[in-house]
Amino acid sequence: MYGCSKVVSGEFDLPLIDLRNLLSSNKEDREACINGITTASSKWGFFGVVNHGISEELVRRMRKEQGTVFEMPFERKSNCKALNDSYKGHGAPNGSCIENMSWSESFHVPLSTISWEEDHATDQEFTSLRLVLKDYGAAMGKLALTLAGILAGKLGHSLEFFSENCNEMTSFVRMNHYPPCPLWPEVFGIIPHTDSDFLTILCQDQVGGLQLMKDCKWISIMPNPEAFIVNIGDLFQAWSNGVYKSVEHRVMANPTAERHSTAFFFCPSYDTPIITPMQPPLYKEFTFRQYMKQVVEDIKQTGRKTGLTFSPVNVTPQFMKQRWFS
Ligand SMILES: O=C(O)CCC(=O)C(=O)O
Ligand SMILES: [Fe+2]
Repeated sequence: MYGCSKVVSGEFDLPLIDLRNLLSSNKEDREACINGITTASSKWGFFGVVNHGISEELVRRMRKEQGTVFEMPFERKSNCKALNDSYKGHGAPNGSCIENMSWSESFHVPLSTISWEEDHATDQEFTSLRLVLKDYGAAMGKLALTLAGILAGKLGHSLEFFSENCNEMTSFVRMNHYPPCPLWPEVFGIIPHTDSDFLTILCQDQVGGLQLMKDCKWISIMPNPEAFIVNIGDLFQAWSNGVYKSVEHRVMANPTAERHSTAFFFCPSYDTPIITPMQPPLYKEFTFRQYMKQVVEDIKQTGRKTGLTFSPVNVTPQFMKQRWFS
């Protein structure tokens, strides 16, 4: 359908894009690849990529270091200065109810705050992890910029906004660990959410458990060892004026197997205004800082975020009626 092969995911096929086609000498192959990316981003908010240019060796190194850090005693990993105290333990952010609980632990690492120098001489234990995070962040940042440029290009815009405001230093790597869950099936590995960035590139292991919302149904994404999963985040939905969709997803817990995943969140610097170049704007203007502040407050108060706010000037009841019900 998208000039690409597919990955089978339950009853549905997640578009699988062969990025090698971007470099093809054949114009039709290049266009089919670009259309695959943009169509999947508006219809699914998700797609898989293969031949993405990130070496297996880098992925292996990242996995190994990630596995090692999660095996450390709680006291050690939860007070890790070398990773800027970015550890987040299991649980419910507002402790309110079991539906808001995620059976996972993670390091949500802002790449800007990780020192690459040897100034953490007392924390040698984390040196190899910091070094791989640096390489991984750089490689993922490059891939994310390519994808963002394609998505912007399809809307008639250059990649300038992204190259000026986003890079690996404004982005995050989230290392996720899902231990076997004795409370299965009552709790999630990660509760349903959308991502708060421009786009996410996810590398998952073989265990599975990731599900996304498609046509009001949850569908499973089967692990594919060669593919990364890319998904559109809230910021791209706002910037593209709703053309590309930030889709809800969740991770199911597993009663017996542990699981790891690594997510790269492509983000702008905090004071970047998120203003769509398209007219009329559907969403209220905001900076990334304001959005993140709102997300943190929402989660503290209700356990879930409210997400993007429609522009009250443009999104009148009449507009809604025309756009969604005509
Ligand atoms: O582990 C996964 O498959 C998804 C993780 C995720 O959605 C996230 O970290 O935002
Ligand atoms: Fe996510």
